[in-house]
Amino acid sequence: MQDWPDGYGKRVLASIDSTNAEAARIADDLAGPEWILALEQTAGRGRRGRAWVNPVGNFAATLVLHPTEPPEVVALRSFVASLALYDAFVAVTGRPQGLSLKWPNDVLLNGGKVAGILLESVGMARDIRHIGIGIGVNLKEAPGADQVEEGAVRPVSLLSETGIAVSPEEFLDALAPAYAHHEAQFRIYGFEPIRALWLDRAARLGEVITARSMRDERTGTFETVDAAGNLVLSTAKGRETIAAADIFF
Ligand SMILES: O=C(O)CCCC[C@@H]1SC[C@@H]2NC(=O)N[C@@H]21
Repeated sequence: MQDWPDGYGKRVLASIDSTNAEAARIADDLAGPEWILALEQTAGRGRRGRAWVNPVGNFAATLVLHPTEPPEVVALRSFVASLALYDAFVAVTGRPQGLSLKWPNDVLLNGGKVAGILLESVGMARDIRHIGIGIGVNLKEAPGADQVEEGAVRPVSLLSETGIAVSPEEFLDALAPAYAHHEAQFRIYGFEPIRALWLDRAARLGEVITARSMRDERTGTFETVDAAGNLVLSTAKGRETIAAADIFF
Protein backbone atom coordinates (compact mmCIF):
# COMPACT_ATOMS: atom_id res chain seq x y z
CA MET A 1 0.00 0.00 0.00
CA GLN A 2 1.26 3.51 -0.75
CA ASP A 3 1.86 6.07 2.00
CA TRP A 4 -0.66 8.71 3.01
CA PRO A 5 -0.15 11.65 0.59
CA ASP A 6 1.68 14.78 1.73
CA GLY A 7 -0.49 17.84 2.22
CA TYR A 8 -3.79 15.94 2.61
CA GLY A 9 -5.53 16.05 5.98
CA LYS A 10 -7.78 13.37 7.40
CA ARG A 11 -10.54 13.28 9.98
CA VAL A 12 -12.45 10.17 10.97
CA LEU A 13 -15.96 10.61 12.42
CA ALA A 14 -17.88 7.90 14.27
CA SER A 15 -21.21 9.10 12.90
CA ILE A 16 -22.49 12.03 10.85
CA ASP A 17 -25.56 12.88 8.78
CA SER A 18 -23.62 13.12 5.50
CA THR A 19 -19.91 13.63 4.91
CA ASN A 20 -20.82 15.97 2.03
CA ALA A 21 -22.95 18.03 4.41
CA GLU A 22 -20.11 18.06 6.93
CA ALA A 23 -17.70 19.11 4.16
CA ALA A 24 -19.88 22.13 3.37
CA ARG A 25 -20.00 23.06 7.06
CA ILE A 26 -16.25 22.97 7.67
CA ALA A 27 -14.68 23.73 4.29
CA ASP A 28 -14.18 27.45 4.91
CA ASP A 29 -12.03 26.63 7.95
CA LEU A 30 -9.73 24.22 6.10
CA ALA A 31 -6.43 25.44 4.73
CA GLY A 32 -5.88 22.52 2.34
CA PRO A 33 -7.37 19.29 1.02
CA GLU A 34 -9.00 17.16 3.69
CA TRP A 35 -10.57 13.69 3.70
CA ILE A 36 -13.62 13.29 5.95
CA LEU A 37 -14.40 9.65 6.62
CA ALA A 38 -17.55 8.62 8.50
CA LEU A 39 -17.96 5.16 9.95
CA GLU A 40 -21.71 5.73 9.96
CA GLN A 41 -23.83 8.08 7.86
CA THR A 42 -27.43 8.70 8.87
CA ALA A 43 -28.56 10.82 5.91
CA GLY A 44 -26.26 9.95 3.02
CA ARG A 45 -26.98 11.75 -0.23
CA GLY A 46 -26.86 10.22 -3.70
CA ARG A 47 -26.94 11.78 -7.15
CA ARG A 48 -30.12 13.47 -8.38
CA GLY A 49 -31.52 13.98 -4.89
CA ARG A 50 -31.64 10.27 -4.08
CA ALA A 51 -30.79 8.90 -0.65
CA TRP A 52 -27.59 6.86 -0.30
CA VAL A 53 -28.05 3.94 2.08
CA ASN A 54 -24.91 3.46 4.11
CA PRO A 55 -24.72 0.52 6.51
CA VAL A 56 -21.84 0.34 9.00
CA GLY A 57 -18.87 -1.34 7.35
CA ASN A 58 -19.37 0.46 4.04
CA PHE A 59 -17.18 3.37 2.98
CA ALA A 60 -18.48 6.95 3.13
CA ALA A 61 -16.04 9.80 2.71
CA THR A 62 -15.75 13.25 1.20
CA LEU A 63 -12.62 14.93 -0.05
CA VAL A 64 -12.72 18.71 0.37
CA LEU A 65 -10.71 20.65 -2.21
CA HIS A 66 -10.31 24.36 -2.81
CA PRO A 67 -9.94 24.53 -6.58
CA THR A 68 -9.22 27.69 -8.50
CA GLU A 69 -10.28 26.67 -12.01
CA PRO A 70 -13.55 27.59 -13.77
CA PRO A 71 -16.57 25.41 -12.80
CA GLU A 72 -16.50 23.31 -15.99
CA VAL A 73 -12.91 22.27 -15.22
CA VAL A 74 -13.62 21.73 -11.53
CA ALA A 75 -16.44 19.33 -12.49
CA LEU A 76 -13.98 17.08 -14.34
CA ARG A 77 -12.67 15.99 -10.95
CA SER A 78 -15.41 13.39 -10.84
CA PHE A 79 -13.39 11.55 -13.53
CA VAL A 80 -10.22 12.03 -11.48
CA ALA A 81 -12.01 10.49 -8.50
CA SER A 82 -13.32 7.59 -10.63
CA LEU A 83 -9.78 6.68 -11.67
CA ALA A 84 -8.62 6.87 -8.07
CA LEU A 85 -11.46 4.59 -6.99
CA TYR A 86 -10.55 2.09 -9.70
CA ASP A 87 -6.93 2.07 -8.50
CA ALA A 88 -8.00 1.71 -4.87
CA PHE A 89 -10.05 -1.37 -5.74
CA VAL A 90 -7.05 -2.84 -7.56
CA ALA A 91 -4.85 -2.07 -4.53
CA VAL A 92 -7.15 -3.77 -2.01
CA THR A 93 -8.04 -6.79 -4.16
CA GLY A 94 -4.74 -7.17 -5.99
CA ARG A 95 -6.49 -7.45 -9.36
CA PRO A 96 -8.30 -5.35 -11.99
CA GLN A 97 -10.57 -8.20 -13.16
CA GLY A 98 -14.26 -7.33 -13.22
CA LEU A 99 -13.75 -3.60 -12.63
CA SER A 100 -15.07 -0.94 -15.01
CA LEU A 101 -16.21 2.68 -14.95
CA LYS A 102 -19.74 3.73 -15.87
CA TRP A 103 -20.35 7.26 -17.12
CA PRO A 104 -20.41 9.67 -15.49
CA ASN A 105 -18.78 8.27 -12.36
CA ASP A 106 -19.89 4.92 -11.00
CA VAL A 107 -17.57 2.00 -10.45
CA LEU A 108 -18.84 -1.42 -11.53
CA LEU A 109 -17.63 -4.75 -10.27
CA ASN A 110 -18.71 -7.82 -12.23
CA GLY A 111 -21.27 -5.55 -13.92
CA GLY A 112 -22.88 -4.38 -10.65
CA LYS A 113 -22.56 -0.94 -9.01
CA VAL A 114 -20.05 -1.08 -6.17
CA ALA A 115 -19.30 2.65 -5.76
CA GLY A 116 -20.74 6.05 -6.58
CA ILE A 117 -19.53 9.64 -6.50
CA LEU A 118 -21.41 12.82 -5.66
CA LEU A 119 -19.45 15.98 -6.40
CA GLU A 120 -20.92 19.08 -4.82
CA SER A 121 -19.63 22.62 -4.99
CA VAL A 122 -20.17 25.55 -2.69
CA GLY A 123 -19.80 29.11 -3.87
CA MET A 124 -21.08 31.42 -6.58
CA ALA A 125 -21.41 30.15 -10.13
CA ARG A 126 -18.03 31.53 -11.33
CA ASP A 127 -16.43 31.57 -7.92
CA ILE A 128 -16.46 28.10 -6.44
CA ARG A 129 -14.97 28.34 -2.97
CA HIS A 130 -14.63 24.64 -2.45
CA ILE A 131 -15.89 21.28 -3.63
CA GLY A 132 -16.73 18.11 -1.79
CA ILE A 133 -16.11 14.90 -3.69
CA GLY A 134 -18.33 12.44 -1.87
CA ILE A 135 -17.56 8.78 -2.37
CA GLY A 136 -19.65 5.83 -1.26
CA VAL A 137 -18.43 2.26 -1.60
CA ASN A 138 -20.39 -0.90 -0.83
CA LEU A 139 -17.52 -2.63 0.93
CA LYS A 140 -19.60 -4.97 3.05
CA GLU A 141 -23.24 -4.66 2.02
CA ALA A 142 -25.15 -3.56 -1.05
CA PRO A 143 -28.71 -2.24 -1.04
CA GLY A 144 -31.32 -4.66 -2.34
CA ALA A 145 -32.32 -4.45 -5.99
CA ASP A 146 -35.74 -3.20 -4.76
CA GLN A 147 -34.05 -0.09 -3.33
CA VAL A 148 -32.80 1.20 -6.67
CA GLU A 149 -34.60 2.56 -9.71
CA GLU A 150 -36.17 0.04 -12.06
CA GLY A 151 -33.72 -0.96 -14.77
CA ALA A 152 -30.72 0.45 -12.88
CA VAL A 153 -27.53 -1.55 -12.58
CA ARG A 154 -27.82 -4.00 -9.66
CA PRO A 155 -25.92 -2.94 -6.54
CA VAL A 156 -23.14 -5.26 -5.39
CA SER A 157 -20.62 -5.23 -2.57
CA LEU A 158 -16.90 -5.87 -2.65
CA LEU A 159 -17.37 -8.62 -0.08
CA SER A 160 -20.13 -10.44 -1.96
CA GLU A 161 -18.29 -10.31 -5.29
CA THR A 162 -14.77 -11.15 -4.15
CA GLY A 163 -14.96 -12.53 -0.61
CA ILE A 164 -12.45 -9.85 0.39
CA ALA A 165 -13.22 -7.94 3.61
CA VAL A 166 -11.82 -4.40 3.68
CA SER A 167 -12.51 -1.83 6.41
CA PRO A 168 -13.38 1.79 5.56
CA GLU A 169 -10.06 2.95 7.08
CA GLU A 170 -8.09 0.47 4.94
CA PHE A 171 -9.98 1.56 1.85
CA LEU A 172 -9.22 5.23 2.54
CA ASP A 173 -5.54 4.35 2.92
CA ALA A 174 -5.65 2.97 -0.63
CA LEU A 175 -7.86 5.69 -2.08
CA ALA A 176 -6.10 8.79 -0.73
CA PRO A 177 -2.71 8.17 -2.43
CA ALA A 178 -4.45 7.07 -5.63
CA TYR A 179 -6.46 10.30 -5.66
CA ALA A 180 -3.39 12.43 -4.94
CA HIS A 181 -1.58 10.81 -7.87
CA HIS A 182 -4.39 11.45 -10.39
CA GLU A 183 -5.01 14.98 -9.01
CA ALA A 184 -1.34 15.82 -9.60
CA GLN A 185 -1.56 14.46 -13.16
CA PHE A 186 -4.73 16.50 -13.77
CA ARG A 187 -3.06 19.69 -12.54
CA ILE A 188 0.05 19.18 -14.67
CA TYR A 189 -1.32 17.66 -17.88
CA GLY A 190 -5.02 18.61 -17.84
CA PHE A 191 -7.99 16.41 -18.62
CA GLU A 192 -6.69 14.62 -21.74
CA PRO A 193 -4.68 11.82 -20.06
CA ILE A 194 -7.43 11.41 -17.45
CA ARG A 195 -9.99 11.08 -20.25
CA ALA A 196 -7.85 8.51 -22.10
CA LEU A 197 -7.36 6.40 -18.98
CA TRP A 198 -11.04 6.64 -18.13
CA LEU A 199 -12.05 5.49 -21.64
CA ASP A 200 -9.65 2.59 -21.31
CA ARG A 201 -11.65 1.44 -18.30
CA ALA A 202 -15.12 2.41 -19.53
CA ALA A 203 -18.06 0.02 -19.35
CA ARG A 204 -19.99 -0.57 -22.61
CA LEU A 205 -17.85 1.64 -24.85
CA GLY A 206 -18.88 0.94 -28.46
CA GLU A 207 -22.13 -0.68 -27.33
CA VAL A 208 -25.73 0.54 -27.48
CA ILE A 209 -26.79 2.27 -24.26
CA THR A 210 -29.65 4.53 -23.14
CA ALA A 211 -29.13 7.95 -21.55
CA ARG A 212 -32.17 9.07 -19.54
CA SER A 213 -32.50 12.61 -18.18
CA MET A 214 -35.36 14.60 -16.62
CA ARG A 215 -36.22 15.85 -20.11
CA ASP A 216 -35.70 12.94 -22.49
CA GLU A 217 -34.25 9.54 -23.28
CA ARG A 218 -31.72 8.84 -26.01
CA THR A 219 -30.44 5.47 -27.19
CA GLY A 220 -27.33 5.05 -29.30
CA THR A 221 -23.84 3.68 -29.56
CA PHE A 222 -21.50 4.93 -26.83
CA GLU A 223 -18.81 6.58 -28.98
CA THR A 224 -16.67 8.43 -26.46
CA VAL A 225 -16.45 11.01 -23.69
CA ASP A 226 -15.45 14.39 -25.08
CA ALA A 227 -12.93 16.96 -23.81
CA ALA A 228 -15.61 18.49 -21.57
CA GLY A 229 -16.55 15.16 -20.00
CA ASN A 230 -19.82 14.85 -21.97
CA LEU A 231 -21.13 11.49 -23.11
CA VAL A 232 -21.13 11.19 -26.91
CA LEU A 233 -23.72 8.88 -28.45
CA SER A 234 -24.17 8.01 -32.09
CA THR A 235 -27.97 7.84 -32.50
CA ALA A 236 -30.44 7.57 -35.38
CA LYS A 237 -30.46 11.41 -35.40
CA GLY A 238 -26.64 11.66 -35.57
CA ARG A 239 -23.97 12.43 -33.03
CA GLU A 240 -25.45 13.60 -29.73
CA THR A 241 -23.56 15.13 -26.81
CA ILE A 242 -25.05 14.63 -23.36
CA ALA A 243 -23.94 16.60 -20.31
CA ALA A 244 -26.04 14.91 -17.63
CA ALA A 245 -28.10 11.71 -17.58
CA ASP A 246 -28.44 8.30 -16.02
CA ILE A 247 -27.22 5.46 -18.17
CA PHE A 248 -29.09 2.21 -18.68
CA PHE A 249 -27.63 -0.82 -20.44
O1 LIG B 1 -25.67 8.37 -6.24
C1 LIG B 1 -24.47 8.06 -6.29
O2 LIG B 1 -24.05 7.13 -6.99
C2 LIG B 1 -23.47 8.84 -5.48
C3 LIG B 1 -23.44 8.37 -4.08
C4 LIG B 1 -22.46 9.13 -3.21
C5 LIG B 1 -22.54 8.71 -1.77
C6 LIG B 1 -21.46 9.32 -0.94
S1 LIG B 1 -21.29 8.54 0.62
C7 LIG B 1 -20.18 9.79 1.12
C8 LIG B 1 -20.72 11.09 0.59
N1 LIG B 1 -21.67 11.67 1.51
C9 LIG B 1 -22.91 11.69 1.02
O3 LIG B 1 -23.91 12.11 1.63
N2 LIG B 1 -22.90 11.18 -0.22
C10 LIG B 1 -21.59 10.80 -0.64
